[in-house]
Amino acid sequence: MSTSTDVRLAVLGCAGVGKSAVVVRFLTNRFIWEYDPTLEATYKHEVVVDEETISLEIFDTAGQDESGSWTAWADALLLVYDITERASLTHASHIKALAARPLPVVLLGNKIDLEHTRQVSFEEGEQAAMELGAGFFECSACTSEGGLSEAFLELARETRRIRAAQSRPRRRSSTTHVRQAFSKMLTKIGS
Ligand SMILES: Nc1nc2c(ncn2[C@@H]2O[C@H](COP(=O)(O)OP(=O)(O)OP(=O)(O)O)[C@@H](O)[C@H]2O)c(=O)[nH]1
Repeated sequence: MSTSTDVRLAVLGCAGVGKSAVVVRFLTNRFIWEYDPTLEATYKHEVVVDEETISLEIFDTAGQDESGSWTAWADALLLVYDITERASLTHASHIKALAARPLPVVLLGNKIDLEHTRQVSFEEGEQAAMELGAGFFECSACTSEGGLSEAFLELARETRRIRAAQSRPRRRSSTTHVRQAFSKMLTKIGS
């Protein structure tokens, strides 16, 4: 198993969509019906992705952060909306626009246990994610159905992939090779 990587993950979305519930379910596999309206909180958690240990730092935001201040901190964004509140999907898309630089993003539709009051279909969520260039999952923090953990793991995996691509040495262009071959030839002729 290779060395650990740190990934900072910000969990965003409007108030009441279940950000804290999603984070707590991921960290402890539990669901608690009532949380204090979130004061911002940060958690650490280790996961193993493709045989590499990744140390996640998870920032559960207060749901009112319109400033985009988390962009300087975060490596990846988990945008949560509530499938029973159409406006929360619009809000999630709006948050993405606040990011000052490109970051891996996953859109997560929560509360699928409330199917009878669903306002946003799976297909609409998927379409919104495509427009955002984001991964997409639905879940219930309450019943643990759906791709809750996968959403976190996908962000860890994608961040690791981007880092690996950035640290890979760039290949020299073929023009550089040709130029070097010519200059070698000229040096030989000249000597
Ligand atoms: N039925 C159902 N209720 C949920 C689910 N997830 C969260 N809730 C409820 O939704 C409410 C809001 O959940 P929170 O986790 O506090 O939401 P939040 O997005 O962190 O809210 P803020 O802290 O105000 O930003 C609570 O009453 C939760 O019990 C879910 O998957 N299903």
